[in-house]
Amino acid sequence: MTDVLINATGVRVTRSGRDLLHDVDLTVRRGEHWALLGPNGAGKSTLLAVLGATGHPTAGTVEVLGRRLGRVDVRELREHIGHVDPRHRMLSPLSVLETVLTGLTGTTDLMVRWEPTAAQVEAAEQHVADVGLTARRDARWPVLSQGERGRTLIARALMSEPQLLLLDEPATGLDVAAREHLLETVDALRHRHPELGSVMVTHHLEDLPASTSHAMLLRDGAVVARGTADEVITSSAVSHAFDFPLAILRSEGRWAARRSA
Ligand SMILES: Nc1ncnc2c1ncn2[C@@H]1O[C@H](COP(=O)(O)OP(=O)(O)OP(=O)(O)O)[C@@H](O)[C@H]1O
Repeated sequence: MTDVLINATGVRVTRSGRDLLHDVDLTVRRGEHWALLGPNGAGKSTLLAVLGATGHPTAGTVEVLGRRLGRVDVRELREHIGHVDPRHRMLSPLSVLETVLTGLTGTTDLMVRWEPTAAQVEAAEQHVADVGLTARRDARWPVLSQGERGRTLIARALMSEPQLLLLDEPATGLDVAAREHLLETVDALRHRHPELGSVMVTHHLEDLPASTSHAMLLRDGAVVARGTADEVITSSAVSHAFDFPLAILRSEGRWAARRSA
């Protein structure tokens, strides 16, 4: 199988007569971990929805995992994509382990009359361990901290053994320790699954894991820069995208931004 996970060309998304995205090209290969960066309203979530087969492009072609959007059963395609959305709505107070198991059915609740096999429970327990939540496996969603919820949703996304992982602002709302823990979790899973590719949306460069290999900057629905993280996450490109003078600092593989003098 080809190592191209996403091949998007000339993507335009028009809603209510307005272009939210235009002329967006993106190729994501196995082992690549993309950051999708840009100011509020730039179109990041709109693009992530298209890549996750939950939003439809108005024009352009989008191939995800070798399937062309508009020509495939999107429900079947979504089963192969791990989508970590912090706005995930929980209907019942499921435990961490139960929430992770819902990743197999792609539902927000456990399905009635559905019983996981022993092997599936074992896999769920392994993913719970991998995100550092074994001690919290029976804790219920309403009492989980924001960081624990984020890590639970990553473990949930891994249940379907996805080839592509989409992460929408996973560090938003976390304190600095919880953020660092979450980013370590993301780094570790990328290391453990070298065949995986991922796209992470974030507003803050400080929220990027060190394993970020590529980046795309969006502004007003258009691509400002796209390429390796080193090429793209520069003071001039990021300042242009955010329309604000920023100095980008890189230290021990991580990024930080501050107003430039
Ligand atoms: N269904 C819609 N109809 C009209 N406009 C929309 C629709 N959905 C989103 N928008 C607008 O499209 C623009 C891009 O939204 P999007 O959520 O993709 O941006 P974003 O880069 O993810 O922003 P943020 O950083 O604030 O989350 C915004 O101005 C938003 O208000």
